[in-house]
Amino acid sequence: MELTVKQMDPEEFARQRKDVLAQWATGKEVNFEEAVEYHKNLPKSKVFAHKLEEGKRQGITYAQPRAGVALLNEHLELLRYLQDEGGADFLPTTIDSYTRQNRYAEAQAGIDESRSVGRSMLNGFPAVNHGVAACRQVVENMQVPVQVRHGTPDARLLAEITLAGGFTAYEGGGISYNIPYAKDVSIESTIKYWQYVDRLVGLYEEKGVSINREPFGPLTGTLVPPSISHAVAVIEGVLAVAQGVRSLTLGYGQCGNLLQDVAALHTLPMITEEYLKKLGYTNFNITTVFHQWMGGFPQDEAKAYGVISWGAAAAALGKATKVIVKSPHEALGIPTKEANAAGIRTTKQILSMLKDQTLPMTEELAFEEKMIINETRAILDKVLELGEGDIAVGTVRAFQAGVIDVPFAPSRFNAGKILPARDSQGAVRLLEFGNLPFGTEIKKFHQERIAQRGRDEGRDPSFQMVIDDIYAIGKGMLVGRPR
Ligand SMILES: CC[C@H]1O[C@@H](n2cnc3c(N)ncnc32)[C@H](O)[C@@H]1O
Repeated sequence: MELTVKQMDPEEFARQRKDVLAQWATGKEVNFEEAVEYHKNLPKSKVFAHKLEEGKRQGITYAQPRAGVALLNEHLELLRYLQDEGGADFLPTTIDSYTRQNRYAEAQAGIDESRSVGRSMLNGFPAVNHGVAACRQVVENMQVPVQVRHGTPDARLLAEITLAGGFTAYEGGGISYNIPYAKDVSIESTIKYWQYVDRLVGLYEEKGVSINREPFGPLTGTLVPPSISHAVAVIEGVLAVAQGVRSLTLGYGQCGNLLQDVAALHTLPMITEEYLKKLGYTNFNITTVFHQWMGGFPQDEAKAYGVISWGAAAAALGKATKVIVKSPHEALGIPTKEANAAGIRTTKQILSMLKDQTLPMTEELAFEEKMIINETRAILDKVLELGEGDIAVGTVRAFQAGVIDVPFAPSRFNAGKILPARDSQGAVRLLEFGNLPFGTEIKKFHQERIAQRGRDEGRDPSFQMVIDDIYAIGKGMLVGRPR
């Protein structure tokens, strides 16, 4: 099928669906009409979109962890612990890496090995192998809504099974689950795979079943400038709404400077709504998600709690609808349920202490917001120009031209010409602009801020600053100052 933003026609969807459901034996368990009825019988308290919109109305910031293990009973025990002992407002089911690469035979081997050694030998829940009934056990055993979290370039079968299995939210997108997660998968192919996922959600929506979609905001999670992650978020939001998605949660990964992070949270829903309306879409509900620091963490647990708390504070002051929580084991690997729950409790302590506080709109905050809006518009307008109005076509061409360029991405389809570095206050700026479509005013602003850091540190701006910034938080700092 040719690449276009337009809604997929039913014949194309049906053709693909036959192939998708045949990719693994559990595909046979999916019956769309029966799944719609199952969803309609879920209590509202388990419907992700409903609780998110409630939170947006009340100005609540919710807390959600990541979590997933190989076997169903252990996964239920883990999620119940995070709900009851951690106080999670939303639960995840984080999917394992084999499933993310459609390697279901190896996921099965991981299940078998986990059963024989008595502990999880996968880094997530292999939902495709476990199938629809097992997914329904997850949904039925929890009180709060549950979301599928993963990193899957071709997430079509995973969506069919987990949505039929009662999950009411699905993370990812054709750019955000390709560029940071794959080396050699074309952007055109993953945009098309995710148009299938979003069309499936659209079909549920047409039957009155609301499924929340959350593009993966942080991308590589390493010094990604807000305008670049916002541009990707807007594009994936438009691609989703074009296929019939209604409940849209746009994401952003914490950078660490409070003004910049709050400005990013304020501008994300604004710029998304601006472009959805500009492109003629009207029927959508936007919420936001803030990811606590996605880069390297301190090994020391007390310092890790400091990073977690700082992320919670930024989420609260930026009025995010949801914050994705880290654990004090982040530097070590998959957290124990106790550590994961502790990260949630730390976060919720901060959220509740800050819920009645707002960061005043100062000149600096307004300036940061203006910068993010101007940069993001510059990228998106160039994408639409390259695509002659079609944002899907424009996105592929924008990556080819380096108009969208994600720092430190493994994908060979990403230009990788830009270089971010912090300024002296820790805000993420650009040292190298690559082919980003920024005018001289924007470039001068970035260059001046980084030059000022150079003067403060008595060194010329260089790649060394980038390296120092990448390790800084793990070493207990924000700005990677020279020793
Ligand atoms: C996007 C990367 C983030 O997801 C986290 N993560 C990945 N798999 C799991 C998992 N199975 N349980 C808990 N956290 C997880 C990881 O620690 C990192 O913070």
